[in-house]
Amino acid sequence: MTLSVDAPENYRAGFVSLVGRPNAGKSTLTNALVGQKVAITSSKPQTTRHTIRGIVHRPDFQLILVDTPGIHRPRTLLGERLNDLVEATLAEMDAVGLCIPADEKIGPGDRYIVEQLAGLNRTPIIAFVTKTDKAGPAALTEQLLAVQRLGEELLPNTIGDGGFADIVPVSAVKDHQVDVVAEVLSQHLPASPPLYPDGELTDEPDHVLVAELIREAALEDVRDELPHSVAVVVEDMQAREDRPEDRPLVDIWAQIYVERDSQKGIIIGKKGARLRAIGAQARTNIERLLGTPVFLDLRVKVAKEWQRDPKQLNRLGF
Ligand SMILES: Nc1nc2c(ncn2[C@@H]2O[C@H](COP(=O)(O)OP(=O)(O)OP(=O)(O)O)[C@@H](O)[C@H]2O)c(=O)[nH]1
Repeated sequence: MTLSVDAPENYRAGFVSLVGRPNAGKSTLTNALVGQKVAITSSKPQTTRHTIRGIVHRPDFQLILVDTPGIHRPRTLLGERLNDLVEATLAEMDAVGLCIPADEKIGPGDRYIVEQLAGLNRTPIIAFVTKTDKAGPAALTEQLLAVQRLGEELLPNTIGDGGFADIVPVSAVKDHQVDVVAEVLSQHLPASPPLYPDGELTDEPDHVLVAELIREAALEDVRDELPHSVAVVVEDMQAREDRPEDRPLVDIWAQIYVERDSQKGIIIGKKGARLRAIGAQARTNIERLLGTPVFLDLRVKVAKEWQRDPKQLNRLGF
C-alpha cells in the first residue's frame, strides 16, 4: 500500500520537548518558534502547567513542540504528578531541548534536570543557551563551555559519544538563532509525512488555552507565593444565542481557585479592582485567541490545600 501525501520527499515530522528550570525561557522560545502566542509566559516561575503543543511548519519539516512544565524536585502531590507527566512525555520525544539561560550560573536546579535526562538513553538532548542578549560575548563563551562540561559530566551515555547532541545559543526575544534552533531540532526527526494540517498551531482544546490566559493574567504583579496556589477552571464556554451572524459573542464562565482567604483577597483587590483588571487583560487575550468578542464571568473560590488533594487535582485537570 502506498500512502499518498502532499509533502516533498525527505519530509520529516516529529515531537520535541523543551525542558529547563523555571524561568529558563522555554515558553518564550516556543512562542518564537511557532510565531504566535500559544504557551504562557510570565516573569514568575512555574506558570506552564499544561502540556501545550505548538507546531512549527516549514517546507521540509514539521516540528511539534510539547511544552512541559519543567522538571521540579517534587515537594507536593502536584509536584509528583508533574514529574510523572514530564517523564511519560519525554520518553516519547524524538529529541529533547534543554534550556539554560546565558546570564545565570548553572546551579543545582539545572544539574538536577540533567541528571533526570540521563535516563533517556536513546533520545538526543540538545542544549539551548537562552537569553543570549543578556550576556556579553565573554560571558556567553564561558557559559557555552560550562554547558558542554555539564553534558560531558552528567550525560556519559547519550547517543553518540555522550554529552549534548548539540549546543546552540539563542535569543528568543531578539529573534537571534531561532531558526537555527528549529533546524537543529529537525535533524533529529524521523522521515514522516506531516502529522498536522498546515496552519494548525496547537491542538490544545480552547478551554485549556483560555484557562491558561486567565491564569497568566491573575499572576501578573503578584507576590511570589501565589503562582503555586492558583488554578483556573473554565466551567463553560458557549456562543450566545440570538446574536446576528456578523456579531458573535462567546460567554465564558471561569473559576479562579486559590488556597486561602488571604489569597482570595489579593486576587480580588480593593473593591474588586484587581479582579476587574485580571478580567480585562484575560478578555483581550482570549478575544485574540478565539477571534470573537467575549463576555467573561470570573469568580474566585478558595479550595483549601488543593495542591495536596487528589480529588481536587482530578477536578482541575491534573
Ligand atoms: N532578554 C530576554 N529575556 C527572555 C528571553 N527569553 C525569555 N526571557 C524572559 O525570561 C522570563 C522567563 O521566560 P519564560 O519563557 O516564561 O520561561 P519558562 O522557562 O517558560 O518559565 P516557566 O513557565 O516558569 O517554567 C520572562 O520574563 C521572559 O520574558 C530572551 O531571549 N531574552
